[in-house]
Amino acid sequence: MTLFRAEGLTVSFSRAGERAVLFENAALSLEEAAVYDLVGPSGSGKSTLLRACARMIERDGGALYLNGAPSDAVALTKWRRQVCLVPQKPSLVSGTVRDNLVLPWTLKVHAGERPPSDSELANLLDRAALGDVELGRDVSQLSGGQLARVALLRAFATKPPVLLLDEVDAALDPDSARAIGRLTRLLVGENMTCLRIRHRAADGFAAGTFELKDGALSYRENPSQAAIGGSAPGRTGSARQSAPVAAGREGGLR
Ligand SMILES: Nc1ncnc2c1ncn2[C@@H]1O[C@H](COP(=O)(O)OP(=O)(O)OP(=O)(O)O)[C@@H](O)[C@H]1O
Repeated sequence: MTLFRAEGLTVSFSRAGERAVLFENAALSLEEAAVYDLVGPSGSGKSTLLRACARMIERDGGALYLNGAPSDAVALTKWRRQVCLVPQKPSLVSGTVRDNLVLPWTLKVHAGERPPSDSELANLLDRAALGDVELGRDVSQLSGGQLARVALLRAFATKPPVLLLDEVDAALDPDSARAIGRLTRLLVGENMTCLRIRHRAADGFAAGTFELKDGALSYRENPSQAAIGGSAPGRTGSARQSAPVAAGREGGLR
């Protein structure tokens, strides 16, 4: 089932008094229970594409759909909560691991909702191979790889249908980066999909790869996915997928 769709997405910026089109007519479709990579040269617009999907910037044109419903029908705050963008640098607050994991529930957008219990949080940490990290531990005592996993878990705990990861493994050593990939694949189950920007070699956890280059977005299915050591609740094995669409007109920044 398609969870997220973008059609005819076009973004331009004003440069030296003129409009410069970064990408034009981009289309993508993300299936439930699948992880996708977004690659492309530096400056091609990958982060901007994620921000446009999360409605964090204005787009010149194009339509976004979540579960078939157009974005116009969804309030901005609700959309951003459902199409959740995790930036490269984990924006963790000072305090404990628990403080950080429940941070979203201190925000207005989650007002009235019950935050996850300690046992639910401990279970999440376990699944991220952070079982030895106590909820009461100060985040200043965590390694970069552990911080990145806590940031990812925090986003995952809010159960967004669409998770957009902007190079969350960029600053990590290869082992930690692989742990992030494995965790992402493990967590993205039913009613969820994930698009992640990566500059590293493919890690085998993605069902397909979008490439943004010269203003156009293309897509290729990946040959096979790496096995993960565990299963997400409700997941029935490998990602179900139909070929997502990707389209874009030729022509880069102009
Ligand atoms: N608000 C803005 N106003 C003008 N130009 C912008 C704005 N935001 C991004 N850009 C430009 O758009 C281009 C694409 O930026 P973006 O960060 O999306 O690229 P990227 O593919 O994610 O790059 P990288 O791989 O290096 O992170 C850059 O040239 C950037 O300077």
